[in-house]
Amino acid sequence: MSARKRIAVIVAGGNGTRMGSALPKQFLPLCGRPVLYHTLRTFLDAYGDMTIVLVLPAEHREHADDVLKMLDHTPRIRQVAGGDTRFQSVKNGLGEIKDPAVVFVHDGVRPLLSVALIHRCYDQALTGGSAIPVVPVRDSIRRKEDGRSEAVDRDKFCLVQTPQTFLSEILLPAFAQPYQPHFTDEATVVEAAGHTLCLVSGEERNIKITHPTDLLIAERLLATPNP
Ligand SMILES: Nc1ccn([C@@H]2O[C@H](COP(=O)(O)OP(=O)(O)OP(=O)(O)O)[C@@H](O)[C@H]2O)c(=O)n1
Ligand SMILES: C[C@](O)(CO)[C@H](O)COP(=O)(O)O
Repeated sequence: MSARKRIAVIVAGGNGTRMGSALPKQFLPLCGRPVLYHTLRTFLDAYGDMTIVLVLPAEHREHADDVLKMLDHTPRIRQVAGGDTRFQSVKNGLGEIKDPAVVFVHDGVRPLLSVALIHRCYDQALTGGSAIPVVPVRDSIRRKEDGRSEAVDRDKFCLVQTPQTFLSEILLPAFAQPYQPHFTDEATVVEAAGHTLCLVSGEERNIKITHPTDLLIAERLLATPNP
């Protein structure tokens, strides 16, 4: 397939309940700039023609404006209001996409991804329709059932990251489905629409900032060059 428009839907519409801070985690400082700034900077740097649909909590517009000011208010970023669930926030963002494109859906709170990962996802989605970044499980795993537990083979599992990347003709119709509680990411939505997914190698550094310790780890990682 020949090259396509590239559009990133960056979801930053959550409240960050697990982080427990008054300010949602996407606006907290990470090495002196908001978490969301780092995420947007990497997507803008990945391709000169990348455009971004930025999904934000309606009640934090002034914090979003601060981030956009640091990026010189680039016309490559459009803002959209978030919804009550991540699924609804993604859906609101996808509503802005009118032309055929390769669409990256990424958590605003995964600020450590690399340009190389974005390129890998683009190339795989262009040839295979989708690209879901995954990393191996580090720890042993046990399945809990009926008050007992049993060891399972960790090699049969992987951890799923973003940017989850798709051809728009696959992703947009999938999001016409009614919401289901197991729709925690785009992969589950597209799979429920009957598609088989293509996995790509994710990155150990591409952590999601979920709890306060993740922010400490991210500070350290950002200060360390990506090998
Ligand atoms: N209604 C929502 C919920 C989440 N997100 C975004 O989805 C990403 C991953 O979600 P998560 O880490 O769960 O963020 P929060 O929902 O903010 O956190 P928590 O679940 O702890 O409240 C974040 O960038 C978050 O801003 C969103 O855009 N809209
Ligand atoms: C999309 C995601 O980041 C992939 O790992 C994850 O599913 C988000 O889950 P959360 O429950 O919103 O933390």
